[in-house]
Amino acid sequence: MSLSVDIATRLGALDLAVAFDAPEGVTALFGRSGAGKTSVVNAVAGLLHPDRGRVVLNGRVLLDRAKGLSVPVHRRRIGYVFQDARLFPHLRVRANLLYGAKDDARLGPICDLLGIAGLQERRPGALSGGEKARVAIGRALLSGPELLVMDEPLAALDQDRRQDILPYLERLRDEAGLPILYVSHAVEEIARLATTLVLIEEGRVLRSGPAAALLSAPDLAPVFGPRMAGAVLPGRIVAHHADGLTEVAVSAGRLFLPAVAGAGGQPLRIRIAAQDVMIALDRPERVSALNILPATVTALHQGQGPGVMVQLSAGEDLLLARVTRRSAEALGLVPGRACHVVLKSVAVAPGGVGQG
Ligand SMILES: Nc1ncnc2c1ncn2[C@@H]1O[C@H](COP(=O)(O)OP(=O)(O)OP(=O)(O)O)[C@@H](O)[C@H]1O
Repeated sequence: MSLSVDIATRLGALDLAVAFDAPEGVTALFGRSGAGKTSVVNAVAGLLHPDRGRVVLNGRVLLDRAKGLSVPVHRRRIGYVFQDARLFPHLRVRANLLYGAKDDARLGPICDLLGIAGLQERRPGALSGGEKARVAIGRALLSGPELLVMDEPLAALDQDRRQDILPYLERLRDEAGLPILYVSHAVEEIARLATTLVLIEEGRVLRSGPAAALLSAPDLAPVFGPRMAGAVLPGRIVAHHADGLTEVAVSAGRLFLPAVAGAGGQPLRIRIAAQDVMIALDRPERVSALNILPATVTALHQGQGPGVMVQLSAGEDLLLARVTRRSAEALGLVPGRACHVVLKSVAVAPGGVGQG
C-alpha cells in the first residue's frame, strides 16, 4: 500500500513542484499557509490538474500528464475529508455516512472505530464540531477508499475538541490499514499522528522521510519553530503508580509521566519539547526532576539567536534539547560527548502523549 506523487504546476505566483512517496501510515504534509499543501492533495485527489506529473496509488496510475492520462475524481478511490466537514444538512448522520458507501456492512465497525454509533439518527445541525469531523471521516471511509486525504480536518475545532478527536485518528492510523495523507500546520498534530513527514516550503519539498527522524533533526527546528521543536520517543506503559505517575519504558530506561491512560504494555508516542530538556555532564543527584537518561551528543545546530539545538541519542532513540550557546560552550558539547538528559515529569503535557 503506497502512494507516489511527482507533480509540478503554476499557481498564481507560486511555482509548485513536489515529489514524495507516502507509505502505509500517516504521511503529513507540513508547511505554512500558502506553501501549497492543499494544492498537492487536490492534485492527488483529481480536483486540480497539474501542468506536469504522475500520481500512482498502489500500482494504479491515477495521473500521467506525459501520456495524457487522468483518472476522474470518482474513480480514484480516494476518501477526502475537508477542513469543514461538508455534511449534507438535510440528511441524518446515517444517510450522510451511507452516501456513496460501497459496503453497508462496514457501517457498524466504522461507527465503532470513530465513536459515532449513537449519533446516526441526528441531523448535522445537532452535532458538535468534533462529531461532525468524525462523521465526515466515517463517510470518507465508507466509500471504500484506497487512500484517505485529510486537509486540516481539525482546523475548525478548539484545542479541547482537537484533543478529543486525536485518539480516533490514532486508531484510524493503526487499524484502518490504508495510507492517509494528512495536511496540517500544527506541530502537535503531526507529532501525534505522522509516521512520514513531507515538509513543504514555497511549493517545494524541503525534506521528507520518517517523522521521528525529521522531528529530531536539529537543523529542521526552525521549520517547526524553536518553541515547538521536539522529538517523539516511542515507549510502553510499565505501571501506574499510586501517586498519579505512569511509569513508561523507553529504549534508554524508564520515564515517569503524569498519569497516561492505558493498560500495561500499551505502546505510546511521547513528544518531548526541546525547550524542556536539560543536559548535565554528570548524573545529577538530589534534583527534583524524575527523569534522567544517559545520552550522547550526536549533532548541534546553531540558531540565529543565542540558542543551540542539540541532538542526543538516548538508547535507540533521538532527543532534541534547546540550550544556550553559552551553556553548550561551558559544557563542551560536541558530537560524541557523553552526558545525561534531564526532564521534569510535569513538562510532558497530556496532549503530548499519543497511543501507538
Ligand atoms: N487556482 C489557483 N490559481 C491561482 N493561485 C492559486 C490557485 N490555487 C491556489 N493558489 C495559490 O497557491 C498558493 C498555495 O495554496 P494552497 O492552498 O495549496 O496552500 P496551503 O499550503 O494549503 O495553505 P493553507 O494552509 O493556507 O491552506 C496560495 O498562494 C494560493 O493563493
